[in-house]
Amino acid sequence: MHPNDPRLRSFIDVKADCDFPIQNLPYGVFSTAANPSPRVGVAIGEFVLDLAALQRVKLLHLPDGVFAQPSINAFMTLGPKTWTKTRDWISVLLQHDTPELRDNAELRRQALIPMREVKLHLPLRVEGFTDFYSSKEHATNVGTMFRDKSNPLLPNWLHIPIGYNGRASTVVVSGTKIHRPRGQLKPPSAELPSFGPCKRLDFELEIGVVVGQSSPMGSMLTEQQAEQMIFGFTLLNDWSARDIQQWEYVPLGPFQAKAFATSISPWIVTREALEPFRMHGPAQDPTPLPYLQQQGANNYDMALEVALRTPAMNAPARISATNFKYMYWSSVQQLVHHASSGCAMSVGDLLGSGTVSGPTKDQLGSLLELSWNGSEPVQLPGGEARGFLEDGDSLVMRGWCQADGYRVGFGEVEGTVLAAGE
Ligand SMILES: O=C(O)/C=C/C(=O)CC(=O)CC(=O)O
Ligand SMILES: [Ca+2]
Ligand SMILES: [Mg+2]
Repeated sequence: MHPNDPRLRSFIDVKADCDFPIQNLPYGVFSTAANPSPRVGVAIGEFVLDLAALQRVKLLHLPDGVFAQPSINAFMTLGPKTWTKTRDWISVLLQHDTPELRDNAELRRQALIPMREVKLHLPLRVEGFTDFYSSKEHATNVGTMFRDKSNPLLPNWLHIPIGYNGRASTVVVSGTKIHRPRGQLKPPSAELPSFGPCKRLDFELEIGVVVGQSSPMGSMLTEQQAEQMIFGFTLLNDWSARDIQQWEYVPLGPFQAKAFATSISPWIVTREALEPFRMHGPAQDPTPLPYLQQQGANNYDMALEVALRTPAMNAPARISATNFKYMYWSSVQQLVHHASSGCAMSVGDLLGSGTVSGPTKDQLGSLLELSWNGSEPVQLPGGEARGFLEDGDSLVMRGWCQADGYRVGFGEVEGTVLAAGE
């Protein structure tokens, strides 16, 4: 059976609302108290399957040590045919009627580790981070607030997947605490700028694309080549300092406002696992230039949620629920455009989709939009409200594709805000 077949069952119990059924098999990097060396694993139900351990006993036929590494980069370098083959092997090993692992208690003890016993690390070595701006709703909302409400979308937006080169150095894994950034601030009322802690700290709900193959400098990509280079997807929070941004961004775009932290989920869901959830995105009018035209259904039906917990709350409360399907420019178009000047792409490049906002008020992917630049604070259970994030606030994003009876999900990306200099 194909690893995406809905009929597949594992000998490991997986609840219907768990993100990690046998049809998913996302990659991550983990360590344990008993073995503190970070290594590559896949999530299955409430367990992590240690791929380095499986390779040691020759159950995976790949170059030695490819999973005994603190990142998935070496594995990604092997290319899409190997990704497919490896996913097939892992799927077969975990199926309910495959005895090798199921009936080998010693191997199960070594290779199947309860999720609560592992520490999850940044899953890839991020070579470059680029952030796009591909939700028409988001671009329209920010244009309305920051520029001209009668003409919010800038004239290039419908022709180019707009982006900026971000910082790979500050991409961190879920659970990493986020220092409130400091920077130059100049509220409209002030005559001169001052330097200090950001007062308008925000999140941005995004999907990250993990590039798993390189492309040479000076070459362009076709739609098919770009697609084959995509290894997988991750949840991504592009933390943003709105006050720093508003003062610094003209004319070169965000710089320090988005350089201090970007959080991603510990699990990379493969492009292959998302195949069943592909769909066409919104119609593109005007028709893009020929190099950006796409035939494929390159969007995904993927539910996304954001929850916020202040220090006074016991549990996070949902503040937004949207879907990745609304994105105007697809990840494939973003990658084609990225290479179009002759820019070389590298194994381990991370591309942020851009903030995912949908058409209605409860589908917005940033507090800037949800609170309309702080003017309509978001009400929280217990009577608190937030225009922007305060110290001690914790932000949680989740995402999954729903199938009949199971879901293919990402787990979560969480980050808690520390006071500046803390
Ligand atoms: O419209 C603007 O001036 C700024 C927009 C952003 O802050 C968004 C950005 O980082 C790209 C995105 O996430 O869509
Ligand atoms: Ca962003
Ligand atoms: Mg960022």
